[in-house]
Amino acid sequence: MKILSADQTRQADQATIQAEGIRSEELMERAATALSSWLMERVEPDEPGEIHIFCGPGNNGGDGLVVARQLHEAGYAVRVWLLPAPKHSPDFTLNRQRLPEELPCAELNPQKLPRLLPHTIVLDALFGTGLRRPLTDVAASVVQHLNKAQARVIAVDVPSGLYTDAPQPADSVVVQARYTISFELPKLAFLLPQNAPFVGQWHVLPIGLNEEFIHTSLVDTYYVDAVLLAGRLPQRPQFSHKGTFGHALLLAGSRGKLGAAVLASRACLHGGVGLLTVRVPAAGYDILQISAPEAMALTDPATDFVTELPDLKPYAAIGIGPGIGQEAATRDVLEQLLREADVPLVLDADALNLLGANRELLDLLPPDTLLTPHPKEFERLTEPARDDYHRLELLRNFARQRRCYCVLKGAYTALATPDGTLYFNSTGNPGMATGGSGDVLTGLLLALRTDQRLSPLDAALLGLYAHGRAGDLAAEETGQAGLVAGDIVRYIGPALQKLTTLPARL
Ligand SMILES: NC(=O)C1=CN([C@@H]2O[C@H](COP(=O)(O)OP(=O)(O)OC[C@H]3O[C@@H](n4cnc5c(N)ncnc54)[C@H](OP(=O)(O)O)[C@@H]3O)[C@@H](O)[C@H]2O)[C@@H](O)CC1
Ligand SMILES: Nc1ncnc2c1ncn2[C@@H]1O[C@H](COP(=O)(O)OP(=O)(O)O)[C@@H](O)[C@H]1O
Ligand SMILES: [K+]
Repeated sequence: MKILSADQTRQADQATIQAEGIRSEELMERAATALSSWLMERVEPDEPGEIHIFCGPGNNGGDGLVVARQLHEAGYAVRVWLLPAPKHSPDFTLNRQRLPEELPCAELNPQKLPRLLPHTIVLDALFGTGLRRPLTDVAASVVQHLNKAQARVIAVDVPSGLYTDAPQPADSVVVQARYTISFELPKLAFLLPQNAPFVGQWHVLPIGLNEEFIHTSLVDTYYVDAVLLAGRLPQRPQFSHKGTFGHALLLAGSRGKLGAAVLASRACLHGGVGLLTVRVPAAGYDILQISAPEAMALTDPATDFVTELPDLKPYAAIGIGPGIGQEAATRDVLEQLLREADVPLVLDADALNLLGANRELLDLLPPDTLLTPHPKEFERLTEPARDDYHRLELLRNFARQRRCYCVLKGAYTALATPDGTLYFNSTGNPGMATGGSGDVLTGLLLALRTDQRLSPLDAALLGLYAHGRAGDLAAEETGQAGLVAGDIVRYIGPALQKLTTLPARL
């Protein structure tokens, strides 16, 4: 899915209205109908108490008015509160007139704001994508009032006060919603950790915005779902042999962190690699052979950490980093690898920390190298970010400048490409916030980079998506708290299988 800017979202509305020859109020009716259905599936009409709908002066408020009318007609008890404003949008005014007389509707008085009981359902339809400046005066008081009450707030399209595609001034007043129900496409703001307290759980409801407009819109940000990946992971050919999928080399592990090497190895094997050789310190020999017998162990002369780079000739791709430590000799191995390798590289964990501590090595990164830092590792490679938007800019700039594919791990892991495009992954769950999950990702990405049939972009996108999907499948079995990184490995196969069978786009 594409992520549109606030301006593009408005243009998409207009394009839909024009292409279908409908009036804007009809599109509003469509959006509100989707939202009303969502609500009616979750709330019984006889639930005690009224649903309070807070409406602003624009089309977001208009949505709220339509939902109020529809819920009222369906037998729900609703009460509408209007934000005092000097002017209103035409569709607001129209739907204000369409409100049945018996439906309670009053203007908000900042001196006497409505008392909301805990668990009262509140619909926040104050402001949506038309917000241009931080909330002040009555609007700010109303939002602060909503936030203080322990009501169940459902934001219409966007939590009021939140910009959808840009940072806002610190201490801005923003609705803290439990749910945000948005239309057609997710908004960038929903994907950033700093906005989680406002957005809550978000859902996107289709409202049939013009596909042609969306298709031709130029964007530099995508949300990666199964549809975007359809047809990108080819089947294994009937007459394939292990050479078809390539031979990978993984350099990983040091004393006390050999588990990272094992997890990455097992993930690489389950990721479909043809052959895997693992460079571990000598102390890792038995551990690796027993826990990943399908991999070949190529032990280092040193006992506790990796000190020598093996001959690179046999390998189609090379991964380095999980649990490898930051000894000086290991740093030198990394430097030699960066100088000598002419196959795809995947760099993770301590390989990234070594790069951060020895920035001169960044100049040696071969083009199309894939790096997988979490935010702390990324900061070591670049600089502390002011906020999540700034971090995304740093990520784009890093990938452009270094001509690499750089991942920023977390919920909605982001991938930046050498041309500065951003892709947000849609799979995964908080159960994956556990030691070793990142090592699993590295192993899987290495397998996919070893498969010469995949472009660097497709390998990265498929790997991130399948890793999260494997985590989701694992959590269904173990629960989120019970999930450990090894569980993700067991579900890599099913996650990849699902992607393989997605129908290709024409
Ligand atoms: N277009 C369509 O067909 C569809 C649109 N849809 C819905 O419309 C929403 C977008 O509607 P919108 O563009 O009318 O903007 P909206 O968010 O209601 O706010 C604008 C109003 O607020 C005012 N205002 C702004 N900032 C303010 C502030 N800080 N403090 C005080 N006032 C402030 C601003 O005043 P102004 O800036 O002009 O002075 C203006 O009056 C979108 O999120 C979705 O819910 C759906 O129905 C699908 C079909
Ligand atoms: N809340 C979350 N939602 C989705 N994925 C998550 C979440 N927390 C962590 N993950 C995923 O788990 C992995 C954690 O990687 P990392 O921080 O490197 O862990 P480790 O170093 O312990 O292996 C990343 O792929 C990240 O995207
Ligand atoms: K809103």
